[in-house]
Amino acid sequence: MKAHKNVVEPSHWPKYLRYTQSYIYHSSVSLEVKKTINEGPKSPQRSSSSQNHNSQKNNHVVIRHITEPSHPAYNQFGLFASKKIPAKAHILDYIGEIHADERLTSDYDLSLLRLKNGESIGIDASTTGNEARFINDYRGIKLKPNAAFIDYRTDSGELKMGIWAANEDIKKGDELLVSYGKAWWKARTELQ
Ligand SMILES: C[S@@+](CC[C@H](N)C(=O)[O-])C[C@H]1O[C@@H](n2cnc3c(N)ncnc32)[C@H](O)[C@@H]1O
Repeated sequence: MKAHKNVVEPSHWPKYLRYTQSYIYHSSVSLEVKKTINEGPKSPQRSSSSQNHNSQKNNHVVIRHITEPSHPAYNQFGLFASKKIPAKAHILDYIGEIHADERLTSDYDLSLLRLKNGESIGIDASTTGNEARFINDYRGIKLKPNAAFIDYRTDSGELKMGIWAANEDIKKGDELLVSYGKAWWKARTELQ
């Protein structure tokens, strides 16, 4: 691990990316939207005080270079369990740049919030983020995902997009895999 501007980068963090454990706000995000993200009632089922919650240390995960040629993300990175993760446990949060503008070409952009006026707020980790940006989609790797994106509010009321273990324990060494959703893949096939 390497310390950089008071933030400790995890092992295998690429030099061309900025590591952060807290949101960066893009200028397209209004003060009102910031307030909506930062202040809300904590989620009763999925709060950060839940016994299954993993803190910002992200110590359940490790980034690995994928060296198996049969893997569809060969020569890229993936996110793996560094220890056994109990079913339904909080694993880590998806952190990056919060934005209100369109990021049509980013493969690291996740929807966080849709406002009543139709405005969509995303988390883009294409240049700045945490370990979560390396989580791959299960397609072509396993029959089903072993983790899922589910939003929740922390004890202090901040809206987060958490990555949570599915209904079964995840073994140490297993790759963490979510579903990006059919629409994500459809948009990319249509672009080709
Ligand atoms: C959010 S990134 C995941 C991390 C990425 N592997 C990396 O090293 O930066 C999304 C990209 O990972 C790759 N990817 C993820 N899951 C995949 C899958 N099941 N099949 C093929 N490529 C995948 C694609 O290139 C996709 O655009």
